[in-house]
Amino acid sequence: MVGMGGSQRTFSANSKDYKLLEEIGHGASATVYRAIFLPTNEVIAVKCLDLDRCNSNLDDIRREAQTMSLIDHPNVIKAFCSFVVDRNLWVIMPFMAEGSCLHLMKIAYPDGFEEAAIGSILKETLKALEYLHRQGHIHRDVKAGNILLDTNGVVKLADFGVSACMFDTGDRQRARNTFVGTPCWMAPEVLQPGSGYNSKADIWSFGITALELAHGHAPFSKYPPMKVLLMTIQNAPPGLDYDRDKKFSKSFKEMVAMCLVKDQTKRPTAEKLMKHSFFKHAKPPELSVKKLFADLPPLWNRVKALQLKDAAQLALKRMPSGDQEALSQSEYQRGVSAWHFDIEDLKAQASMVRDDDDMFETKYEDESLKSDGWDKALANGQPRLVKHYSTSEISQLGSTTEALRAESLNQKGKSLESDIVEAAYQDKLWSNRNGSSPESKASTSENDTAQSKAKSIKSRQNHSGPLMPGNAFSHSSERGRTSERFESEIQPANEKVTRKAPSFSGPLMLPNRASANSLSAPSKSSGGFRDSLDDKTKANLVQIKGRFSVTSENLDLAKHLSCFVFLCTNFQTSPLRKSASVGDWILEAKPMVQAQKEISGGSNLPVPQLMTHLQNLFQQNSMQQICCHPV
Ligand SMILES: Nc1ncnc2c1ncn2[C@@H]1O[C@H](COP(=O)(O)OP(=O)(O)OP(=O)(O)O)[C@@H](O)[C@H]1O
Repeated sequence: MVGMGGSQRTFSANSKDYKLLEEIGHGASATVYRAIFLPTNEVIAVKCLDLDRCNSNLDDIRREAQTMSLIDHPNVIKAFCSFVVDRNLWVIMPFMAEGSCLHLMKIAYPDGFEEAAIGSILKETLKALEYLHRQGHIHRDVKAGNILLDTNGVVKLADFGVSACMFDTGDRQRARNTFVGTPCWMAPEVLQPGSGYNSKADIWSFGITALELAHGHAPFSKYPPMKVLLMTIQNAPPGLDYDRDKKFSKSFKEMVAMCLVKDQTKRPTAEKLMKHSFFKHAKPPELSVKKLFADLPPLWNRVKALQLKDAAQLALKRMPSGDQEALSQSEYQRGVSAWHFDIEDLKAQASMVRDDDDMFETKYEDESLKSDGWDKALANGQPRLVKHYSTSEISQLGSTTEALRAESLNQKGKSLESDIVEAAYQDKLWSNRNGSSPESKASTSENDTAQSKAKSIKSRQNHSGPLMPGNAFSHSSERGRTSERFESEIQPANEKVTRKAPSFSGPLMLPNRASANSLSAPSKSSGGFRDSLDDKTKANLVQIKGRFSVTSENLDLAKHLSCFVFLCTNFQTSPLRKSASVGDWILEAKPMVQAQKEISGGSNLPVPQLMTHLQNLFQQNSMQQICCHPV
């Protein structure tokens, strides 16, 4: 038996001592189980990280385990111990019975929590950050999915240490030139080559998390990762809107605005932020957080319900086209009104422009079917980002953009271009919709993609042992059984269960030395995304990481980036008239020099450098395809 980090509890590093029960979570490279530590009958959580899909070697992991052992704070999840079981790292940690805030929102609060609960959750999270920063650590992945809750309302920040070590070299200094994170939550400076970042990057992510808790999703979460990166660099920082977010206090809005300042030097430290009035008035979590899950079924049943819901949605996407057509008609109306289109205006425009339905597969999809569009592209063996639009939407854009987009869509393997053109295309659509911003529309999205069942863990164990200071790798045993998984009757999900906007919240690795290796890693499933890949795409599949995948067809695409980033930016910055055709776009397109200046937007980075960096980013990570949101 071994303990860790001064904990009173002791746990063994022998997998035979653990009985894995239900799956309670699924991340980019890990599956988390509720489990029992058999010698004491204690319920714990076991995070099983797939080492084949991580970039660190065992030395790095061991070093990181050492760091983790020194962490001791009531608001930071601590690993009791960790050890290798075959090609998996098992991390033994406390079971947080209510799961993550993300889970909770997905199952019962799709539009976010009320302010009192948010205040408590954020305050506890900020305590964790204050502690970590004081210790010289940067968390680097602050988000609702990493804020865990237990039945008493206790809030803990998870994923420190293990995730960091798994995705970088374990060397903190070097790690500062790399970043693991999730696009929507990543600070602008993290995306800038050579600018360096520090703990203030966590403060930005903290601000994004505040918005996530307030709305049920992070800003920009409906967009593909590449677009999120560009938006983070170019756009004004997101925030709570004084009109749309009337229900929230001025103090909350101010606090968020303080975090989401692009200039990292102007962001407060965690310590300073804690003094903000918003946190002074925050209620104890046992009062405001505990009641959030009062009427909900047990965590594992919620997870199962979400998985079933996602599977059902996947089945819906595969229904006969006639049925889909009928559905589309009604959803069309819904989608349009939800997005505040002027439908008559669009129809009028559509009637004046050649209908290119065939060319563009312009079947309208509502929010819930958009993911179908993405999947369909993959199912056709075309690993790229594709979305279908209504006839009106297509027509509205005019022939030149259509041609550009069509070329992009029809050139097999040109996924990067498709992404960028798609980004530009979406921007154009957004811009044409009553002038409202993409971000404000993001909140109307209700989309969910399929969630896969947990992948099984290999039972072969030829390389196992504890990863703790002073412990030798010695244990080799069969993995705990999962016989009790899903045994319990699945209770109907809470009535409030609704679909939620997709969140492209998989980790994104910016250049690090190991990421190139990951391209040759064996293909692994980590989400329902794989279900939507046909054989052809699977054959090209190099790697799936969370919601992102890499296929061999993507690998030589970065060279095309510059011109499409230019196009994208040019589209984004071109003035639009309400009924603009693409002819207008072209006429109004800005000269390249001007557009290039604009490309760097809020960033002070010279355009060529930004281009190069983004190219590197894509070369390192290859194309990141949209996949499923983890349950
Ligand atoms: N100790 C725990 N107790 C209860 N649930 C947990 C625990 N640890 C993780 N989970 C659940 O499992 C999910 C996945 O955990 P993991 O740490 O791999 O996720 P993640 O950080 O979202 O993944 P990634 O950032 O790699 O996509 C969490 O979002 C949470 O819902």
